[in-house]
Amino acid sequence: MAIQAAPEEVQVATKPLLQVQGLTMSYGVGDSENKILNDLNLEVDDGEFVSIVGPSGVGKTTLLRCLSGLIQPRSGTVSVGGEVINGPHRDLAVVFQDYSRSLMPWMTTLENVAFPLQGRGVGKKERNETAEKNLAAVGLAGQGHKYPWEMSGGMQQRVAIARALAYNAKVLLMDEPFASVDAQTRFDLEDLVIDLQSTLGVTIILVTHDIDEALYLADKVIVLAEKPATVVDVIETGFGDHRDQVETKADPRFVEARARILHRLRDH
Ligand SMILES: Nc1ncnc2c1ncn2[C@@H]1O[C@H](COP(=O)(O)OP(=O)(O)OP(=O)(O)O)[C@@H](O)[C@H]1O
Repeated sequence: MAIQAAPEEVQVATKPLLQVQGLTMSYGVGDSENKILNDLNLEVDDGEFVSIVGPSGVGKTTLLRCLSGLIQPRSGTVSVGGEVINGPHRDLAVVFQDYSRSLMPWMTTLENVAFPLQGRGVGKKERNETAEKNLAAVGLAGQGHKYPWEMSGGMQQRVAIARALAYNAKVLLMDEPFASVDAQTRFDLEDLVIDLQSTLGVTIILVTHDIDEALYLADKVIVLAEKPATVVDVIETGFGDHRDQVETKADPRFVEARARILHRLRDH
């Protein structure tokens, strides 16, 4: 009897969802040119959580602004789903650090979350339903009638996250989103974002100067250093889906990765 050979496994290469190629960015021109980012190359897969860390002033926010299409790089490209972006894009939503300036105080929470959908031509009933659903997803079910100034800082940042989610973007870009809240609220918001990412499968890129936060949240940590900034290390965390504020941070892999990042930053 002839023995049949097992069919060879076919490896299908999947393309990254977000790709940065040769990105260079400066502020100013001529003699006053200040080069911030130098020839950055990054890849982020669909559903991945990527943290970007680096010292203050290295250019983290500048990079995130380039990724969101809010500013144009001097050279290089950012593409999402293979499409090169040259301005704000429907697949990219941003959550900023300063929730008090990003929410509109004269609108209720529900109106704040629903508002951006108006620009997409979504009808009022669907806008409100989407806003309710996303407020519930961030633990604010039934709170839509409140104004932002009636809520705590942590609750306002949840509203800002709900608004970004309501956009139904593929990639959530977060710039130091938890830097303005107290330590316990920060942990709660970190765990909320982990839950959202695993339930909704959204891809997240988070900028932070907090190394523990970067490691705790991410599948991959990108370390920026030098002037102009370049990628000096990329660390795959390998912690899996389950994270715990105490256990994960005591995991030897966490401790080792933290030391590695600190060394990288000290050596540059
Ligand atoms: N609009 C701008 N015009 C000119 N220079 C700018 C502008 N925005 C930022 N810079 C400069 O670019 C450099 C990088 O700033 P950026 O905010 O990107 O760094 P960062 O790593 O996010 O810093 P931090 O961690 O302190 O928020 C800084 O020297 C800053 O002064």
